[in-house]
Amino acid sequence: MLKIKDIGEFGFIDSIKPEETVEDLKVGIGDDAAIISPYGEFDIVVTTDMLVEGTHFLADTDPFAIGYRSMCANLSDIAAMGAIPKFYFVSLGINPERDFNYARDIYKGFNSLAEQFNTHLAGGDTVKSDKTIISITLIGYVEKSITIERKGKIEAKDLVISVGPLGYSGAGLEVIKNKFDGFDELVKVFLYPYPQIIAGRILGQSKLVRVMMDNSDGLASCIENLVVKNGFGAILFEEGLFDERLKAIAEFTNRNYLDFVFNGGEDFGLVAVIKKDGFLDLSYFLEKSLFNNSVKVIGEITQNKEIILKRLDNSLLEINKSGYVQF
Ligand SMILES: Nc1ncnc2c1ncn2[C@@H]1O[C@H](COP(=O)(O)OP(=O)(O)OP(=O)(O)O)[C@@H](O)[C@H]1O
Ligand SMILES: Cc1ncc(C[n+]2csc(CCOP(=O)(O)O)c2C)c(N)n1
Ligand SMILES: [Mg+2]
Repeated sequence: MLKIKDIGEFGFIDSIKPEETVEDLKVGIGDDAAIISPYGEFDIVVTTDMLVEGTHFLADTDPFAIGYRSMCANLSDIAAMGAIPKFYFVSLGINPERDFNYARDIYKGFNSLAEQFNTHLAGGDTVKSDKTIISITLIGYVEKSITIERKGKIEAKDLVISVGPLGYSGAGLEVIKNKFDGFDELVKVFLYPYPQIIAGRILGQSKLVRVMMDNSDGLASCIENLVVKNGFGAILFEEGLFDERLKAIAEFTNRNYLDFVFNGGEDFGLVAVIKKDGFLDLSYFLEKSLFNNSVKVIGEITQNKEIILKRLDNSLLEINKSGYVQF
């Protein structure tokens, strides 16, 4: 018997992907969100993400944070398309024995983040479930002239950039699980991540972005999708990835800090391959426009398909490309 885990998450998605193109579906399965292209000036961007107790959050996580990070997971996919979020639908699986305040606080969490981006609840579904399950569908708009995909033409010497933290969420989860003291910045990214909607809009309008995605599955998956699948390789600079706090948590938990960066995921930042010419001005504008969010050049595109990490001591290390593995 062939089990689902034998083909893996992405093998499964490939197996259900329709072959034929459909009218008005500009971008279908395979990207952060789908783009539906009706008449008029704007495309409609649709994304859906499900979060499950035990898989995405611990049973004792504050319900407000559960709602907040569920909303972020969805907003982040809209950000990756350079789009403006607008309406959301929530399907909730909930145990009827739960305190009413628990469910209410999940919705307060949704709304607290959604309202910062003018995004409104427009419907959903409720079912009985032992474990809490949250599925959000988020709909946004984007100008027809802005279509940012994972698949696209990139060139040697293009830059690989990252917006937002890298590896903090995975390390933050370790802080919570191991009850380490301090490291509030890491825990904050796990519980209350920030969706890069503003950066997505600026990058989208800049016309410098060749391909982009969010880093919900970690940097390795971004590099695989944006670089390798587009026929190139990259040299990544450890200088842009290194972080003392990650290193400390890695030491406490007997791991390499790069494991959080490459395979951690759920930081909900953006990773893009971008044209070199004009990037300096853009990065200045981005830094000025984004509150407390770092924009970093983390690598450069190369002709051969290898992914090489240039370590702090200038030695070179080949990176494998797994990303966060669900099953
Ligand atoms: N069960 C499914 N049925 C149909 N399409 C799916 C299914 N699961 C995923 N997809 C599609 O496959 C593509 C990749 O999905 P995936 O969940 O890996 O990306 P994502 O939502 O950007 O990442 P993340 O879930 O980590 O935020 C998307 O186009 C998504 O709509
Ligand atoms: C309790 C607990 N254990 C592990 C993790 C880490 N985690 C779960 S799914 C995922 C990738 C994105 O998933 P998806 O593709 O479904 O969006 C990551 C990094 C967590 N958040 N909570
Ligand atoms: Mg998904």
